[in-house]
Amino acid sequence: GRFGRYGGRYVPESLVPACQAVADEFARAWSDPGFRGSLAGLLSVYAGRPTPLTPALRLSAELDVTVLLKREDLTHTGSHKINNVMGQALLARRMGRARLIAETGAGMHGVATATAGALLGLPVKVFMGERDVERQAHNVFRMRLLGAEVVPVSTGSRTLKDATSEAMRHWVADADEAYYCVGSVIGPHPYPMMVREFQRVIGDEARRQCAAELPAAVPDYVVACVGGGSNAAGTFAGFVGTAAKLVGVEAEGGAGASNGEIGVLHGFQSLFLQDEDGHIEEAHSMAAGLDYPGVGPEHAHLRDLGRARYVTVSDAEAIAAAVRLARTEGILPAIESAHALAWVIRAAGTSDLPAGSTVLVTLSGRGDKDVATLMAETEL
Ligand SMILES: CC/C=C(/N=C/c1c(COP(=O)(O)O)cnc(C)c1O)C(=O)O
Repeated sequence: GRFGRYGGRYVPESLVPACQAVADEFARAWSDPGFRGSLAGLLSVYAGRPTPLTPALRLSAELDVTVLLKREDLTHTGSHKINNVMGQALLARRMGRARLIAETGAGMHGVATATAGALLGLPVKVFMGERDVERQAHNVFRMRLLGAEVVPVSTGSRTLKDATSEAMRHWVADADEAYYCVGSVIGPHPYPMMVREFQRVIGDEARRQCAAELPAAVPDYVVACVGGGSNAAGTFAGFVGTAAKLVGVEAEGGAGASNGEIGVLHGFQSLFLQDEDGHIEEAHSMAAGLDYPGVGPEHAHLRDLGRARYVTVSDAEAIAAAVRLARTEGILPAIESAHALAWVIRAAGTSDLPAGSTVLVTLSGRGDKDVATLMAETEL
């Protein structure tokens, strides 16, 4: 359960059996054609896969780079989170678990988990920082409409880090009956590897679409935003064996890969924002889904290997990118996804992203949840 020196399983003794049970069941399920077929079937007839690879023609002309958008915003519930939740919910049912618990920041993972719970008839409890309950109210309403219980978390920074801590505490107390549905490539082994496997459908589809549509078969750059890192890990998985340059874009205020140091949190060793005593510091991002002080262990390893590059963009750059995509392509992205596009806009025409390059950008989600924020930040 390691990615180089990162990853592992740093959990209380009482969680070891629960983590091992998930690891054992995943290993069996992932090599079971029946499980793989059920998952692929649901992703097709329920989640709406495959998602398109949309050429952004007007934006490409303006930037003088060829921008291809991998449209995870077009999945059911509106983000890549459904890919991971479908897999974990089927696994939970296969394990005979009675209910699902989850953490959420932007609310997209919470909505996806509530959706799977409604589909499979499993009760769902979602832990969400009070700050995020306020700034992603659209998704709180959706979770409750879908039948989930949303538990506001009032500790710490009242955002994703605190919701994750609370969800893990709750899992310790209910490990026999509850299944912890982790929303990103974080957490104790097997979660970072398992979530990447559930999300690699993004990269595997995109690889095939590029092979069919691009003369070079592979884009020059593959770019995705990085909170915990699951949409990026899934996208990168389709290209890691190619010459494509991989770029992970973090929020300036929540950049574990770019600004973190090795540490342990939420059951795994990775790169985290921390003070010299190893106390994990608070992240500050307007994007609730990127507002996390660490990064998944696979990204820490890819950074050390030099196989992927990690950069940061500011809130302002992300807002500008979201509005620009809306007005040049008619697509309103989630503010998290807009971070990936913001780097493409900044870098286009420079040595970081030379004119004439082809760049695939994963649009991890749609921006319905962010319209209030974007309206407040944009004189219309
Ligand atoms: C699991 C906590 C993260 C959440 N969302 C993260 C997120 C992210 C960042 O998560 P990763 O892909 O795991 O880095 C990117 N795009 C959208 C649309 C997101 O909602 C959530 O709760 O919805």
